[in-house]
Amino acid sequence: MENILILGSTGSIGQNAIEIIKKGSKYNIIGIAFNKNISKAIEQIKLLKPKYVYVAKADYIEQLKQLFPTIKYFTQDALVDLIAKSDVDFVINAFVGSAGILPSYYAIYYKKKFALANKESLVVAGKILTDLAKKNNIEIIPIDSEHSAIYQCLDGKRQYLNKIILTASGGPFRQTDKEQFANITKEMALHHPKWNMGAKITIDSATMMNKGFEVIEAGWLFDLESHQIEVVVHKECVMHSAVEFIDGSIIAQMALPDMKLPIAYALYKPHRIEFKNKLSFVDIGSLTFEKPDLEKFELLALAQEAFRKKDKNLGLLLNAADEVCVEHFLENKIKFTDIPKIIKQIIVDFEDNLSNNIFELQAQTQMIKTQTIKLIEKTRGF
Ligand SMILES: NC(=O)C1=CN([C@@H]2O[C@H](COP(=O)(O)OP(=O)(O)OC[C@H]3O[C@@H](n4cnc5c(N)ncnc54)[C@H](OP(=O)(O)O)[C@@H]3O)[C@@H](O)[C@H]2O)C=CC1
Ligand SMILES: CC(=O)[C@@H](O)[C@H](O)COP(=O)(O)O
Ligand SMILES: [Mn+2]
Repeated sequence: MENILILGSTGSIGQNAIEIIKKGSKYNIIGIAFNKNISKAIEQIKLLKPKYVYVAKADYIEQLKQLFPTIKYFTQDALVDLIAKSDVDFVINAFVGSAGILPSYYAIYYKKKFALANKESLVVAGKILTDLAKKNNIEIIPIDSEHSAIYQCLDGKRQYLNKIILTASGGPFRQTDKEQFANITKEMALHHPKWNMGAKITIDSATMMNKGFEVIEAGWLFDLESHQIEVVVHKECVMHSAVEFIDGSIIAQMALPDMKLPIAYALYKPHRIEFKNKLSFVDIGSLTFEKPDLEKFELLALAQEAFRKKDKNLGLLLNAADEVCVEHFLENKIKFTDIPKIIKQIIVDFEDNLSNNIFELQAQTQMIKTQTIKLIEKTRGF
């Protein structure tokens, strides 16, 4: 049995991962990590009896100690000690946002088997993480559905790759006129047409920032140039992405939209786990593909541009500003249309002088988040 640590156990990916792991006998869940969802965490501790628990909000530790005194607890700066533990074999990083960046670094640094859902890690620190992974001979196993699809399609054939075809649902506003975007509420944006996910990634899908992040994520994971990444809107969400080889052959990975499949593949590859519900071509009838509207979804265009200039590491700015904007949008403090305006302004203001040291990148992320909050307060939205 391998001992696995689940970062983000209380979230959408974390809960799916636990469900899959509990059905098999390959992994023992040695540790869980979460932010503040104490009731879900208590439920998980009772079920899983982990040896280690990390809580970002330290105030909850006393409450947990009363209930489960034999567990070893960790908070904030001690997350590194938990990841480094010699009895942690495998780490799943399903934290959301910039909280996931350093944990990815530590998992690779301490040579753990490593499956990554937290795309923000690669958006902000793609070069550092992929360089370190190469140096330490660690594979970053993708959980994100598109990247898992590409990983499954490549399977030993990377040298023949011409380009990847990264599919996008188009989000809930694929057919909405841009003039209507100012009226979009958080309830509308939280309604993804095909995927049931955490709030932050759901809003990112609505602005198509998610697809922009995925361009950068794919670029680093599969060592691609920007011209090798084509984004195609595929509203049915059954082709999770495809690869085109130099001879023109295209291989796609297809399945019903359910994150359990890419999570299971990351945990059990090359074996496959049986899932009851299967995709039927006849039931679907037809598949559609269209170009993304880059004028309407300017954050996708901005992220593509950021990856074209990848040496400047604009991903850090995109990610930090987006994280703050999404939080403010979810609190009804800014409008949907303010999100791209604010992010674009942050890029103009802070384009230069980004570091390539992981701890400095983390500090710069905090700085940009603070500056984004100040910009929002100054303008009260635009
Ligand atoms: N959901 C999906 O289907 C997909 C998700 N992803 C990526 O996976 C990652 C997780 O997404 P998802 O599961 O949807 O997100 P959720 O919001 O559902 O879950 C996030 C998890 O991270 C924890 N967390 C949040 N902030 C912190 C913090 N500061 N420190 C420590 N833990 C924290 C949360 O704890 P708590 O519950 O206590 O707040 C929760 O366990 C994201 O990067 C997302 O982009 C990628 C593809 C698909
Ligand atoms: C399930 C998953 O991987 C998400 O990233 C999903 O792809 C979001 O969908 P869109 O960003 O394509 O709307
Ligand atoms: Mn995805």
